[in-house]
Amino acid sequence: MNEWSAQARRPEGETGGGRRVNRVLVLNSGSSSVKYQLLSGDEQFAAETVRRSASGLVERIGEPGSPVPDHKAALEVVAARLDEAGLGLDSPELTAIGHRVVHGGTTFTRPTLITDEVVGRIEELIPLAPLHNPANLAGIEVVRRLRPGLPQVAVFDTAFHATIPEAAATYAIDREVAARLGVRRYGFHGTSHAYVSREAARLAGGPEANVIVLHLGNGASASAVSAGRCVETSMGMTPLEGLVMGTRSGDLDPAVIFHLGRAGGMSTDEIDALLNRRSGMLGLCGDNDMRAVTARADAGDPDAELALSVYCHRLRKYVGAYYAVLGKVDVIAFTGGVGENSAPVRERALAGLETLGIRLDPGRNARNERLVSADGSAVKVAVIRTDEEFEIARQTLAVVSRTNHG
Ligand SMILES: Nc1ncnc2c1ncn2[C@@H]1O[C@H](COP(=O)(O)OP(=O)(O)O)[C@@H](O)[C@H]1O
Ligand SMILES: CC(=O)OP(=O)(O)O
Ligand SMILES: [Mg+2]
Repeated sequence: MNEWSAQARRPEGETGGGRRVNRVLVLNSGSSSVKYQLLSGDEQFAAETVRRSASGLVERIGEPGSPVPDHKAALEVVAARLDEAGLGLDSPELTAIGHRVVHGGTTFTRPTLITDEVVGRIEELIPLAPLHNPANLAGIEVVRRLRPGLPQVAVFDTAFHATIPEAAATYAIDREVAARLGVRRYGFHGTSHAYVSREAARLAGGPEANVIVLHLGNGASASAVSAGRCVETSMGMTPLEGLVMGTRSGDLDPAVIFHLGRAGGMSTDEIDALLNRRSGMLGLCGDNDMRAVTARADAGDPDAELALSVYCHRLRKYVGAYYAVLGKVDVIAFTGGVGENSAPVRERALAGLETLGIRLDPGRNARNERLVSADGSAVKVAVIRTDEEFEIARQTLAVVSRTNHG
């Protein structure tokens, strides 16, 4: 991912028909990494014609021994790399920057042009996403300094889930406390769930399709989507709830936290670090890379086998729950590094669901084909590569075009 594509240095002016090329730089700042991609296309940004000129990744931000101390430094590395390729932030051909912003709270339910006021609101949401929102803000500030006046758009992870009904978004706790502190379910990975559910609906059911999306990367989340609207998702107030993840526990009895404090003498910050950084697959078996976990389980390692069975059991439980939420399911879509590549995870997660009309074709599944369900399976099962960068660029351009023409 660090390499420039062959197109990196090729100058681009106009498309064939003499129409203007739109060029959008996407910045996806995570808690310890920054991914970037430069995409260009026509006014519609049609998926078939979009070109990716440069992409890369700066990792291990702030880790001991890393040459990149913080997000500001990481973004300066990104800016320098783009300059070197002749695609710098000062390029007049750059139309806009699209930022992934993790937490939009209840304030932001659509992609939003960034202004001073918007920056202030994203700052106010830091307590709900202390690892993510400051990283996203650092990206916005660096661009403002290097290229003042260039339109910047925030695309929120939470936005796609804003349609979730109150019954699914509300935690059953004291309503006054919840309202005062913003305690409710927001959901994350929304850009991926939006893109993948749309692609899945094209494979089965059309625009009215009922879709279950399983986004399985380092972080992992499920969503239930009906006719393009999200109706339920597994992450909650923060990205800790729900599925078992690389280093996060997902669901647990909240009383475990009191017990860790009272009987284990752990502080709130220590419990936070345990559940977010040293749990999930890492906590269960010492490895958070699914390739390593499945290889060890195949070789008979009991810790890896238990980790894999906990991971797949949780997935199956969510598939069943979302089946009930939707009433009828047209397609289940697997995405993210694990969902796109791990045939054993898909197989184990869906095993035993034949009576619900969910049947895999073992050969297609082993080959990671786009459609991995058996012929005649009532519910289709798809493997869809997520494309958050494309989706962020598309939404960014739509906001900028609206602003210019409206
Ligand atoms: N061939 C593969 N088989 C199983 N797991 C894989 C494979 N390739 C990647 N993965 C897993 O995908 C996960 C990372 O997913 P990704 O979507 O890239 O993460 P992120 O959340 O950082 O974007 C890792 O656990 C990795 O082991
Ligand atoms: C919000 C979230 O969990 O993101 P990631 O999977 O990138 O950590
Ligand atoms: Mg990801």
